[in-house]
Amino acid sequence: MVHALLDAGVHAVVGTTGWDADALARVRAHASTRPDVGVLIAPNFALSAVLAMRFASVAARYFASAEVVEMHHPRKLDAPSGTAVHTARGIAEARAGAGLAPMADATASALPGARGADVDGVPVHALRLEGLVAHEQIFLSNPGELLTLRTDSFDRISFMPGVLLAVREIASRPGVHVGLETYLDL
Ligand SMILES: NC(=O)C1=CN([C@@H]2O[C@H](COP(=O)(O)OP(=O)(O)OC[C@H]3O[C@@H](n4cnc5c(N)ncnc54)[C@H](O)[C@@H]3O)[C@@H](O)[C@H]2O)C=CC1
Ligand SMILES: O=C(O)C1=N[C@H](C(=O)O)C[C@H](O)C1
Repeated sequence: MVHALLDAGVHAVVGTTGWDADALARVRAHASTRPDVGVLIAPNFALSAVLAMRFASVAARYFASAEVVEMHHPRKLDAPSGTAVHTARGIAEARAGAGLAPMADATASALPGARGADVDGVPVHALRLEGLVAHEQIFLSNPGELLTLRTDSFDRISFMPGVLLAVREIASRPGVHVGLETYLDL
């Protein structure tokens, strides 16, 4: 779909999650044929989530351990959430940039899934609970201290300001951008 929109010269604001690195690379390659067209792939349009991800990537370099827990409604098809994957990648990038060693974890035996999914070395855990909408907690710790960042979308109305920002701005932002934070002056 994004390839067809690019071919037609139509800017695309994408909120669907589940993008793997290959699919993203294919869109980037295809977009190079239409440098005048904008594509924004945003795993979360809620300001609280975008800021939580940003805060986590700023904080990550100062902490020995980091794990992400996302919590969603049980009708969600993909796990972990796109937001959690993007959060974990941001943390992993910050850790790599700071030259941090892999996180300590002495687990020697575990039931499958007990330590979550490994996203670039950051464990990500997915909960599916009736009554929830979209929620995430990011845990960052050192010996003797813990920073917890939490974002809650209690209603899907939380996504609308970000969607509106994206559709209003996209025509002036050619190229492929991942994450609404690329549109904010953070
Ligand atoms: N960027 C953001 O802020 C938000 C992103 N989403 C994402 O939007 C997508 C659709 O979610 P909903 O609106 O709850 O779906 P929905 O239950 O309203 O489904 C809409 C259609 O999309 C299909 N679909 C749902 N998840 C999909 C996936 N991962 N890959 C391919 N097809 C999928 C469904 O089968 C259905 O035909 C999901 O990827 C979800 O994570 C949802 C809410 C906010
Ligand atoms: O499926 C959802 O509901 C949501 N999906 C997105 C994701 O996978 O991160 C964004 C938000 O969490 C709601």
